[in-house]
Amino acid sequence: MTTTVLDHPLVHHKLSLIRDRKTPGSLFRTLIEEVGLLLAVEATRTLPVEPVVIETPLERTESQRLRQLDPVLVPVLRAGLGLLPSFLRLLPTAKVGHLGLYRDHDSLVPVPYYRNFPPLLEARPVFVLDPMLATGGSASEAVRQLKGAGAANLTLVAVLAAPEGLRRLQEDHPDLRIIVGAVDRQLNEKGYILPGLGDAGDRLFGTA
Ligand SMILES: O=P(O)(O)OC[C@H]1O[C@H](OP(=O)(O)OP(=O)(O)O)[C@H](O)[C@@H]1O
Ligand SMILES: O=c1cc[nH]c(=O)[nH]1
Ligand SMILES: [Mg+2]
Repeated sequence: MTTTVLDHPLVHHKLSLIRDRKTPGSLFRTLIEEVGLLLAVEATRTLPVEPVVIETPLERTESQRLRQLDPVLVPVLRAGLGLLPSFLRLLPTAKVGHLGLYRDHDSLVPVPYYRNFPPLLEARPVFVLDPMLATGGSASEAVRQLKGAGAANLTLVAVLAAPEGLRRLQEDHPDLRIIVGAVDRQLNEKGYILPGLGDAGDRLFGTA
């Protein structure tokens, strides 16, 4: 498993605002989208390109363009929706799959409740979007379902990860590529990331 942690002044700055309990929901959403853009730049670094000959206003030249087929973006509902606009901004022709999972409050086991994946998963790079990687149960289940549907080239994108979640994914999916904004200290007894940012879904959608 390869894990890339974005170590960038803009990520540190924006995370300091995202983590702040006083940051209102509207700004929280904007900041998640901004960190999402920085994550998207790193996550798309390995997309395959092909040569193309074009004519500038001055001369013919060889350039590069993304090779077809378009990638697939899979936000894990709900909180993964917070990263979707950033990825669609940079990959406007991407296909979008949806996967609904919620973490049972007591067992912390992910409960699936919705799934809709686009076709040809086996031929496309697939980006799983979820701001929070805590125990790793939800990400592991998302990757398991996508592999079962044929996906072979999978990248998980998260804003914050706990060491416990990274270890779980290393065991369950050693072939997974992971891009994260930061790795925090640990989980608390309720499975929340410390120092963390609280409940990402609730802060994005005003449900707490
Ligand atoms: O690594 P884990 O221990 O599985 O925890 C992480 C999951 O928890 C959150 O979702 P939540 O269950 O709160 O659902 P929500 O996005 O609808 O709020 C988060 O968005 C992840 O999907
Ligand atoms: O800290 C956490 C852990 C899981 N889900 C969240 O939204 N936050
Ligand atoms: Mg939540």
